[in-house]
Amino acid sequence: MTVIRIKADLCVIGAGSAGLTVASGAAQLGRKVVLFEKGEMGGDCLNYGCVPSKALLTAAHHAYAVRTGARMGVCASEPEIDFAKVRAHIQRAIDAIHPNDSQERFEALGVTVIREHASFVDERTVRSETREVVAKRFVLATGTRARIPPIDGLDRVDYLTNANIWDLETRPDRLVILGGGPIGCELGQAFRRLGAEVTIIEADRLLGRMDADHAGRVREALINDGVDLTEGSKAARVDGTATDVSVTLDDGRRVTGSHLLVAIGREPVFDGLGLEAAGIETDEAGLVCDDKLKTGNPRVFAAGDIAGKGALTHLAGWHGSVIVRNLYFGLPTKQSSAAIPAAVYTDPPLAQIGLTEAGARERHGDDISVASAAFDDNDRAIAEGLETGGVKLILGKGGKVLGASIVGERADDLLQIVSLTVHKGGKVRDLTEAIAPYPTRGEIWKHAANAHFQPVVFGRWAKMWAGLLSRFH
Ligand SMILES: Cc1cc2nc3c(=O)[nH]c(=O)nc-3n(C[C@H](O)[C@H](O)[C@H](O)COP(=O)(O)OP(=O)(O)OC[C@H]3O[C@@H](n4cnc5c(N)ncnc54)[C@H](O)[C@@H]3O)c2cc1C
Ligand SMILES: NC(=O)c1ccc[n+]([C@@H]2O[C@H](COP(=O)([O-])OP(=O)(O)OC[C@H]3O[C@@H](n4cnc5c(N)ncnc54)[C@H](O)[C@@H]3O)[C@@H](O)[C@H]2O)c1
Repeated sequence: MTVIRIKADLCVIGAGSAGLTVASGAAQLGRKVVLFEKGEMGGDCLNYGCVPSKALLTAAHHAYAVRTGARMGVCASEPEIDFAKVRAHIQRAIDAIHPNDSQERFEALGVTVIREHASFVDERTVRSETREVVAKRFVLATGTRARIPPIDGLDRVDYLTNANIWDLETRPDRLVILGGGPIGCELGQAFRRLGAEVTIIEADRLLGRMDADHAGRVREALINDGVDLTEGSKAARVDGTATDVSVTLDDGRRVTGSHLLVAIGREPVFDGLGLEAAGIETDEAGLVCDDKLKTGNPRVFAAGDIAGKGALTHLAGWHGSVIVRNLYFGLPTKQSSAAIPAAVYTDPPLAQIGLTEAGARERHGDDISVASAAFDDNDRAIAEGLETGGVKLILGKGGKVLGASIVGERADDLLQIVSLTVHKGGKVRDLTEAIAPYPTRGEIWKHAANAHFQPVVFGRWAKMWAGLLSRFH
C-alpha cells in the first residue's frame, strides 16, 4: 500500500475529549492539524463512559420516582422496565451529541482526520497504514481502559467492562461488580433501580477519594436501594461462565451472579504507539510529563487520561486548553493551576472540589476549620421532601476556601457556585455576599458560610456595638 506523506503543524493521536479539544483549538487558529483515531470519534466519554452512564442513570431514577411517588400522594405500581427502550434512550443521547465530535465537524474545521491506528517511527514522525506525518508538535491523547486485576480464574470468564456492558441486549438479572468507585456506584445503582439484583465488592471503602461522611450518604442510599455492598474485601477467585459467575472473596465468602462487571480503575493505553522510538517514558499512571504536559520528547505533549493526572472529561478538556494556550497563545499555563471538580451522579449525587477535610488536615494540621450546613435546614429541600445531605466548606488561614464537598439532590450543579470561589482563591466571606433567590438549594452555601461567622456576627462585641448604635437611632 502506498503511504501518503503529510507535513503538519500539529499531529494529534486520539479523538476523545482531550484530542478533540486540542485539534479544534489549533485548527481554529489556522494551524494545519492531522488527527488520528483508530476507534469511535468522541472516545470513551461519548461512546462508553459519561454519556451512556448518565443516560442509563436517568432511566433508573425515573423508575425510582415511580416506585417512591406514593409518599407524596402520587401512587403508581412497580414500574415495568423495557430494557430495549432504555437502550434506545441511551443511543438517542449518544446520537444527539455525536455531531459535536464527528469526523464531518472536524473536517469542516480544516482538520485532516485519519481513522487508523497511529504510532511513532522516530522522534518527529508518526505513521499509520496509509499515512506518514511529520509535524512540529504532537499530542498523545490515547486515553485509558478498564484495569483487569490478576484474579485467579478471571481470564476464563467473559466478564464485562465499561467498553462492552452497553452491548447487553437484556438487563442482567444478578450483576456482581468489582470496585466501588464512581463506575461501580453509578452503574450499580442504575441497574439495581432498573430491577437487577446487584452486589458491589469494594476492596477498601466506597468512593474512597471523596469526603468520607458524604460518601457515607451514597452508601446509605445504595443499601436502601437494595444493593448488596461489601467493603474491605477483595475478590480472590472467579469461577463460572459468562452468564453464571461465582466470586470467592479473600475472607472465604462467596458471591454469585449472572454477570460480572470489572470496575476497579483504569490503565493507560500505550499499545503499539512506538514510544521508545519517540523517546517518551511511561510509568504506571501514564506518560511521564511535566506541569505543562510536555513529555521527555520536547515535541510531544500528553493530554487527558493518558497524562496520568486523573480520568475526567473536563480534565481532558482542560489539558487540551493548556496545550493550546502554551503553544498558540504564548500564555504560559500549568495544568496544576486549576482546581478540578469531580461529581458522582448517583442519587444522591456527590461532588467536590479542592481539598477534602481529611486531605486538608493531612496538609495543614489543625490550621483548618470546617463550616457545614445540612439540607434538612433548607426550605427548598424540605418542600421537595429530599432533605438528604449537605455541604462542607474546608477553610484555611484567613478563611480561604481550600475545598468544598456537597451531597444531595442536584449537588453536581450546585458545586459550581463554590467552584468559582475556590478557583479564584476566594474566602468564605465571598460566599456571604451574593443574595440567593428563595427558596433554592443554592442558599445552602451562604448558610454554611454564615455558620462560620455566627459567633462573630452575633457575638459579645457585636451585641455591645449594636447596643451603642441603638442609642443614636
Ligand atoms: C463508565 C464511565 C463513566 C464516566 N463518567 C464520567 C463523567 O460522568 N464525567 C467525567 O468527567 N468523566 C467520566 N468518565 C471519564 C471520561 O470518560 C474520561 O476521562 C475521558 O473520556 C478521557 O478522555 P481522553 O480524551 O483522555 O481519552 P479517550 O476518551 O479514551 O479517547 C482516546 C482515544 O484515542 C484512541 N486511540 C488510542 N490509541 C490510538 C492510536 N494508537 N491511534 C489512534 N487512535 C488511538 C482511542 O480509540 C480513543 O478514541 C467516565 C469514564 C467511564 C469509563
Ligand atoms: N462521575 C464521574 O465523573 C465518573 C464516573 C465514572 C468514572 N469516572 C472516572 O473513571 C475512573 C475509573 O473509575 P473506576 O470506578 O473504575 O475506578 P476508581 O479507581 O475510581 O475506583 C475503583 C475502586 O475499586 C477498588 N478496587 C481496586 N481493586 C479492587 C479489587 N481487586 N477488588 C475490589 N475492589 C477493588 C478501589 O478501592 C476503588 O475504590 C474514575 O477514577 C473517574 O476518574 C468518573
